[in-house]
Amino acid sequence: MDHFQLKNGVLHAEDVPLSAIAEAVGTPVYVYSRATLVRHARVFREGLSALDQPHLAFAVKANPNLAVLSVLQKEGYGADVVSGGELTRALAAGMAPADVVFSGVGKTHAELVQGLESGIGQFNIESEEEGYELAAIARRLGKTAACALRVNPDVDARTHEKISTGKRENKFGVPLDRAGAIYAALAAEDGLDMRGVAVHIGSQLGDLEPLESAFTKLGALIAELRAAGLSVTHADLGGGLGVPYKPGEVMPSPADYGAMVARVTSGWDVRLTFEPGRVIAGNAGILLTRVIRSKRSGNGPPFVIVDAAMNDLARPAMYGAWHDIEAVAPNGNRMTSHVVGPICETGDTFAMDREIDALAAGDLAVFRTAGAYGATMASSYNSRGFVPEVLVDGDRFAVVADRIPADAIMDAERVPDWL
Ligand SMILES: Cc1ncc(COP(=O)(O)O)c(C=O)c1O
Ligand SMILES: N[C@@H](CCCC[NH3+])C(=O)O
Repeated sequence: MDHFQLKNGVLHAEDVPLSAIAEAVGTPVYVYSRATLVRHARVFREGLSALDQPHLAFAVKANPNLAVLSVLQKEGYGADVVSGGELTRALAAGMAPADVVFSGVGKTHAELVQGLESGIGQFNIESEEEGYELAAIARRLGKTAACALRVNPDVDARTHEKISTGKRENKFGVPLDRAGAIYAALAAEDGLDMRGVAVHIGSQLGDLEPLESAFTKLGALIAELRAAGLSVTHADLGGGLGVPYKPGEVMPSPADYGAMVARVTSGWDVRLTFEPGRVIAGNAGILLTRVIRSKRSGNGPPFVIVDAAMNDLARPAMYGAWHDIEAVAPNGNRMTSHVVGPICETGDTFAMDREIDALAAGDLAVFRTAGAYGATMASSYNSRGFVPEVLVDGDRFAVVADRIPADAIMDAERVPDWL
């Protein structure tokens, strides 16, 4: 069920009219639905119900807002983090250190120390070099680091090239054909508890077949490691499940995904970890914006200039991504428009030649499916501030991240007195 729906002609988030949020908080503003986050968290878990005690680790990168993490923590989710900052957030949101997995191809020395000192559940090691560095730190601190080795299965995830992570030429993981030797070498290191393997082939996957192929390769690796006398008790299958961005777009359901996982991993005898991000948060959020004005240039459709821009929602400029655009108070008319932000780049374009609800200066509109990789990818380009975030729960809402105005960002800058 969609918790962003028209009621009495006005688009609501749950029971709150988006116009009331715009009035109270201003625009642009990200708006999340708690009910949707909870529903997605449960649907994903139910999809895996055939598995024994799966470990669910929300990919914090998708939406690191503390209130969002707190909703998921209450649903029993841990966290997949890729930086010290994300680790700090996961713990601040109440996630148990043991439920945190630390992924990432370039964990710094300080981040490895932070992970060890926090007592996180698992490091996903992405190179032999990282493994030796972690082992040395663990020995120095008198700790043991539980680790999985992330492998690169050389599978084409059939998604956007910039978010594809499982091809041989991508920077992630260790090559499958070297994984056995690296695992054995790291298992011999004091300070490391090599307990499993991990794989993540990319994001916004619309097809289960590449995932199945990667998991099948991982299963073969587990058998190879065990045959060599090595212990494997855990496997991390990453995230990546795609979500619909356009009406009518069909994506594999968590149930389909879970059935495939159950079939492929049958007999593995490991505890499985999952790192869903987008599938939980993507359709739980929108970016609410107001039309500044429309202009015409030439004979083409009008440019509808909104107050949100590529610095607030980077996905269209970065990946050519589609976000549905709807009026908050549609008047029934439709028009073909270009929808753009105010930034001084042609790339600051949300839609070209798209038929959308008719929008005039002052009207409110939303970009859908902005709950994942939205606010978190914002920048202050063009000296624009950071957009606030609001969480809705039934008929109430709270600002869960303040707007950071451009002058507050400027306050962190200094002109040296020798200038
Ligand atoms: C290691 C890892 N785990 C999990 C995710 C989450 O992916 P998604 O949001 O597609 O579920 C990502 C991002 O692609 C990732 O790099
Ligand atoms: N930022 C990407 C997803 C990256 C996934 C990172 N592991 C997007 O918006 O689609």
